[in-house]
Amino acid sequence: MDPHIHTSGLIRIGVTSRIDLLLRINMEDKLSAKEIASHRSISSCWIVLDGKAYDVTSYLNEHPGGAAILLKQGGTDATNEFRKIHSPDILKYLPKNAYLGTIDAAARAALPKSSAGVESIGEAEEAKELPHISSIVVPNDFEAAAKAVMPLKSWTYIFSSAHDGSALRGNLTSWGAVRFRPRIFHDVTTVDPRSSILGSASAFPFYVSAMGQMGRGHPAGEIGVVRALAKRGVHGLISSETTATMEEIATAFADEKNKKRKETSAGETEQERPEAQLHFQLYVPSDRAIAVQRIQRARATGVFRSVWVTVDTAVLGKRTADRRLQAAEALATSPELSAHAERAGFGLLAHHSNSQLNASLTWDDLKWIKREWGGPVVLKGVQTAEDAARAADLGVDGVLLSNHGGRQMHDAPDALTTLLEIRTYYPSVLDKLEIFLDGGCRDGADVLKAVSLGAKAVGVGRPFFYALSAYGQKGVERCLDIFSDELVTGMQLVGMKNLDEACPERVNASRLLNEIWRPEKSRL
Ligand code: HEM
Ligand SMILES: Cc1cc2nc3c(=O)[nH]c(=O)nc-3n(C[C@H](O)[C@H](O)[C@H](O)COP(=O)(O)O)c2cc1C
Repeated sequence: MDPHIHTSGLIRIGVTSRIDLLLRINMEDKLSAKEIASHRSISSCWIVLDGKAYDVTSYLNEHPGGAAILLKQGGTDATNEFRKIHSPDILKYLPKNAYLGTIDAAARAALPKSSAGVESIGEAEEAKELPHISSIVVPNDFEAAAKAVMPLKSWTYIFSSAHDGSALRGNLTSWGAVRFRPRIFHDVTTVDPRSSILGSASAFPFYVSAMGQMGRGHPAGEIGVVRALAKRGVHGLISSETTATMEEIATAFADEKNKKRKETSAGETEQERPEAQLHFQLYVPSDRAIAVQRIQRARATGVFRSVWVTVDTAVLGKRTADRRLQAAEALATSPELSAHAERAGFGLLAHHSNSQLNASLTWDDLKWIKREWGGPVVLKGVQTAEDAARAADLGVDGVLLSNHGGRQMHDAPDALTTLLEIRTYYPSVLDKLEIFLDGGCRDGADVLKAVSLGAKAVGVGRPFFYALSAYGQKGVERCLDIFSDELVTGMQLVGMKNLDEACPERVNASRLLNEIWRPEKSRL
């Protein structure tokens, strides 16, 4: 645990003594339901997950989801609530001595089942009816639909951004600052939006961005997303912090792709009808052994075409709305947690514990990451032309210009501006690696702006999470259809028959160009 995070003096949550723990481990087979159920306080909190009992007392204070939500599971079988949010892989972040032992089936059956999970935190603001899916016509419509039916805490997790939201607002408005220059008298009866991403054919030059914990939106979680991707032939970037395990995700994806292949008319090649592909997003944890294991597991699934290393999360950004909710939750749970609420209010707790992230990563770490993966590597979260140029020099296969959806540095540049900066100062980068963009794209036609300026593809995040949360897999499929329909219509309206015709003259980016960084004269 990071010493900066452990703020002594704010709150001391009692820790079961080591001797007591050792005794309990020896008594493993004697852990009774009654005994477990009695540990549900701030001074001793036990939970059962998949038939195994854990003492989470010392972790209450460290849990990035807050102490209150864990405390509510105290003394119960929390498996169901836990699996709505976390994959079992997350248990590696528990202190080693937290494991108490397995419990037998009879004890497990006798335990109270927790129902006080994340759904119980904040009802949807006004419980409205979910609009019929046919009334969802633009990607932004999913946001309101999701808000109507989602618990406030889960909705906030998706919606929230850093500090006062300035980077998120910048992302959203940047796309409108670039205008098309539509050309006339081209036969656009049919247009061809096919592209490729890191050497794999792609039906469209967009993909679904990496988002963690998608089970918080809908029980279908990441499985619903990858099935929808496989059905529609679209690429997706899968987070390393998922609700389902990466093996479950890979199996569902392969299964849906097989079904799709059987339906596809014989004789059509991969180039003619591109299949969906998955890529793996990697948060590099501070423990290298865990990172290596993660890379090896991703490779073993056989479904991931590349690894995208997230580089904009040395530490976690200040997610204001989540922190307010976490503090309110702690205050409402028990007076004992008020000190914890103070801590959450300062924002020391948030989505990731420090062991999940690694503030000491440097360019040198790329060597072992590339070696372990052995395939294409992309840096996710590049925000300056200089860093893009350095990545190109080091032989990285791609950079994703991104400010993490405005969730990290709140006054960070939007991706289009960074792309223009690269075009201005290091144009050769465009020939050396593939450039991807994400952040605030809410219109399929906007994807054409980025492609015209030299990007390979655009990632889209929140609209897909909202779509999943409101309508499950069906919502993700509809969101993919909306994006692809807008893209194709956009190509027709600007007179672009295929993506080879995309070039800088297709857009007027003068307004954003005015805003790009300029070196001070004395530094030239
Ligand atoms: C006991 C083992 C647990 C561990 C090691 C653990 C660990 C973590 C970690 C590392 C995060 C950061 C986000 C992520 O990477 O996914 C997190 C977030 C979260 N956890 Fe847990 N967790 C545990 C149990 C639970 C349980 C039992 C619940 C509730 C049923 C829960 C609810 C949450 C929520 C709601 C968040 C997100 C908070 C937010 O950002 O809004 N966790 N947890
Ligand atoms: C709810 C949510 C969870 C996210 N989780 C991750 C993650 O696990 N890993 C990661 O690299 N980026 C993550 N991101 C950032 C996205 O990959 C992407 O950069 C961003 O969402 C793009 O902006 P947009 O949502 O405006 O389209 C997350 C974003 C959101 C909204």
